[in-house]
Parts: sequence; C-alpha cells; structure tokens
Amino acid sequence: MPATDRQPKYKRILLKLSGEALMGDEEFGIDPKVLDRMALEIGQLVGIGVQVGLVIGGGNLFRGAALSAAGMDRVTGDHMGMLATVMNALAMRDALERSNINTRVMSAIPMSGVAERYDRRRAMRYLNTGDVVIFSAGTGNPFFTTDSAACLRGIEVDVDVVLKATKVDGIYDSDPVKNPDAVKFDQLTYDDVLDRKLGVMDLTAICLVRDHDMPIRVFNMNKPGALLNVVVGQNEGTLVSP
Ligand SMILES: Nc1ncnc2c1ncn2[C@@H]1O[C@H](COP(=O)(O)OP(=O)(O)O)[C@@H](O)[C@H]1O
Ligand SMILES: O=c1ccn([C@@H]2O[C@H](COP(=O)(O)OP(=O)(O)O)[C@@H](O)[C@H]2O)c(=O)[nH]1
Repeated sequence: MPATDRQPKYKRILLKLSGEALMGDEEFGIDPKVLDRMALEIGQLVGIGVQVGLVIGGGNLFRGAALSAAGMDRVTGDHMGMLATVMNALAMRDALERSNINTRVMSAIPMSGVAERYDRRRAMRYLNTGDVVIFSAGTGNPFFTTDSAACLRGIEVDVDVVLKATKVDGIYDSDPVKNPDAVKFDQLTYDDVLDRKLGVMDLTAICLVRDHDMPIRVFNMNKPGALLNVVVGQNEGTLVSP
C-alpha cells in the first residue's frame, strides 16, 4: 500500500536516532547512504501529515564516557559529545532538505550562525507548520544522554509518542546482541523496565517518561518500513507505557 494511503496514529512524534545508526557499515562517522535512507523514511511520515521532531545521538563521533575512560576530563568529553550531535544534525538537515523536506536545527548550546538556539514555543510553531525540527546538543548539560534529551524534548513539545530507533528489534529480557536466546517483549510498563534493569535506555530517561506518562516505542530502524509501520499503529518493536 503506498505510504500516502496509510492513516497516522500519531499527530506529533519525537524520533530518536542513535549516532551509531548513521555510521552504517563504517567504523566511525557518517555514511551518506544511511542519511538518505533515513530522510526517505522521515519524508514518508511528513507526507502523511505527521509532525516530526528528531533527536540524533553522537556516539558515531564522540561519547563523553569513552573519552573520560581514555583520560580526558568528563565534562570536556561530554561537551565534545554534544557538539558531535550538532554535526549529525547538520548532516541530517542536509539530507532532508535535499529530499525537499523543510528542516530546522535547534541547539541547546547557543551557536549563532550554525543552528537556532532551542526555544520551545518556536519549535512548536515550526512543528505546526510541518517543518521537521532537529533538537541538537542534547540537553545542553554534561552527564546526560541523548535518550534523556529525546524524552525531555518530547515531553516539552507535547508529542504523542517518543520513538527510539535502534539496531535491535525491541526490548528483550537481556541484551540480544550478547544473548542469542533473549526473549522480546511486545509491551512493558516503565516499572518493568526499571525493576528488570533492561539496558536499552538509560534510567534517567525512563524515570522522566514515567513521571509524565509519555509512551515510548523501541524498534529497529534497519528494518525497511518499520518507522512507517510504527506510525500507522502496527505492532513493531516494544511499547513502554504506564
Ligand atoms: N534488554 C535489552 N533489550 C534490548 N536491547 C538491549 C537490552 N540491553 C541492552 N541492549 C542494547 O541497547 C542497545 C540500544 O541502545 P542504542 O541507544 O541504540 O545504542 P547505544 O547505546 O549503543 O547508542 C541495543 O543495541 C542493545 O545491544
Ligand atoms: O544531554 C546530553 C546529551 C549528550 N551528551 C554527550 O553526548 C554524547 C553523545 O550522545 P549519546 O551517547 O546519547 O549518543 P548515541 O548513543 O545516541 O549515539 C554522550 O555520550 C555525552 O557525552 C551530554 O553530555 N549531554
């Protein structure tokens, strides 16, 4: 069925893409083919009238915790990680705009001339007009992750659901990358994720969505069409809700 014949379940979403997803088969950096594929899939959502906010990680470039383990000051490492997310956001905007999708990059760290400073009300106006808004530089603070930034921005701009796109099919009873016998869940509560210490998202992010009853769906972005399936209400991945 063409994408345009499918009715969206959500009016506004926040899609979180991990930085590593942008690497494709490379060891580091950004694979332009992956960006183009993601732009195509995001364009399908815009095409059926869904308002899309995006948060992109920075793990394909720098992670504060890894830099700190190698001897760097942690806060400096986290600043580098946040700047990495801005680079990814600029690359994604470029790919989206080449697909004729109007895109705004906002940054939690003021960066005049490169990205607009994050402003909630302005972001909501852009979303209302159908522009994709990329929220970059995480929360602007060290010691947080872009999963937390995605949940924070999603709650702030009042999305219907936070979608965490990852490289596994959902949330399992243990890490499926390490345990081939791991069993996938279709649905979990926030407390299930916390009590069972399921490592797919950091605890700060889970606590934040739990406190605000914001549903999250974890799904595999490497599966073609999965994003559209999620948005039209099909049972992809794992739903975490109250
Ligand atoms: N219980 C679990 N269910 C699903 N994935 C898990 C679980 N525990 C750990 N993971 C790992 O979490 C990763 C998803 O997080 P993601 O943010 O996409 O990656 P990263 O943290 O490497 O950027 C998966 O690739 C998977 O290996
Ligand atoms: O609010 C934030 C968000 C991110 N980061 C830093 O940016 C890096 C990249 O983000 P993340 O690890 O979440 O990216 P992903 O795993 O999604 O690629 C993190 O490791 C942190 O060092 C941060 O300090 N504060």
